[in-house]
Amino acid sequence: MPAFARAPEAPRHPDNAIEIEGLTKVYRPSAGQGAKTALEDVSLTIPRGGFFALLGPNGAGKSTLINIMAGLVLKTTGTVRIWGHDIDREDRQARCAIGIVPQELNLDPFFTPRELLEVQAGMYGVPKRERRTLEILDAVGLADKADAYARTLSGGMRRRLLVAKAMVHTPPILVLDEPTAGVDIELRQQLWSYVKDLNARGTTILLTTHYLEEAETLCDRTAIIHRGTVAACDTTRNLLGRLDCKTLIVTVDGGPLSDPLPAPLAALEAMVRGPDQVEVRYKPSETTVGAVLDAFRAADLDIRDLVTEETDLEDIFLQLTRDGVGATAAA
Ligand SMILES: Nc1ncnc2c1ncn2[C@@H]1O[C@H](COP(=O)(O)OP(=O)(O)OP(=O)(O)O)[C@@H](O)[C@H]1O
Repeated sequence: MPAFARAPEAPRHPDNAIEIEGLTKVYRPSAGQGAKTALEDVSLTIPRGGFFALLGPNGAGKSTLINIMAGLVLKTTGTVRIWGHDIDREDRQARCAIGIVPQELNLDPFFTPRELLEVQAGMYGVPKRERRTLEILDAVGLADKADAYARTLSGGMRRRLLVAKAMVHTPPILVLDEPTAGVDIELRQQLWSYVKDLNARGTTILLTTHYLEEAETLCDRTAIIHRGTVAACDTTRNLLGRLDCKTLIVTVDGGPLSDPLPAPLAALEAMVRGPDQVEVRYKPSETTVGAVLDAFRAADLDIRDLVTEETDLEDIFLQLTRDGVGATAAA
């Protein structure tokens, strides 16, 4: 098994991989711009071994949060503990516990993947005999490119090289900041299979992505950041269950349907969707599917087919990040 896919050897096993309490970041005024509050009283807990999604519209504060964890941006107030290490008091240990795959493909074009990983391992003080450069490159499918200049690698290869670089010191936490932006579907799936494998072997994953589907299928917990605050933080399943709205598309026999619809359906605010199709939106907290179907019977309509449209993370995201909504944190 390659070192890359091995469960990380952490000195301790805290319950939570990351603990953030009351984190605020105010950027100082500069170049005619006033002070900017990028994060305001953010509290988040990321359990050890989890696969955690951090979602938010552009400018929500995700990069600021990640850069504070990486030691690249200084926080204004609050505490951040990474693998139990406070970033103020144990910054070296905190930094060693985390590997960050940045958004930008910022690789030195004149280095080869082998050289890049060796330099990175040196920076983290990994002794030469403990380095597993080729094993890691193999795990990300780049062993045959070990000695090619980084500038000759495709975008997807560079992205995988960044993942490899973040893993040279075998951190127990891997943070991926928009890792699949601009990566084609095949490589994206390849990347996810590595990352899922890492997670299955114990690495905690924190992912920011614009692809809500990725968060929905990969992540067990999701936090939504909006204007520097936590708008929601819950298991992805609970978040999906939170939107109190379901849609039924019902096809009936013997159309075309009358418009307006018969009274029992009009009472449900059902809408005609086609010559023989009706759409009914209802709140599961107030109405049951049975009551909806009863309305069709009461209207003397025979149901031929019935489809439910499920709520997805995008619906939740849009609801929480719409202006004026979402400030009610459930973190
Ligand atoms: N160095 C800086 N100086 C001043 N303001 C900044 C600085 N960096 C970020 N900001 C501001 O802080 C806010 C949060 O930015 P941040 O980059 O953290 O958001 P983001 O959620 O990562 O967005 P994106 O998805 O576009 O990367 C934005 O309003 C941004 O303009």
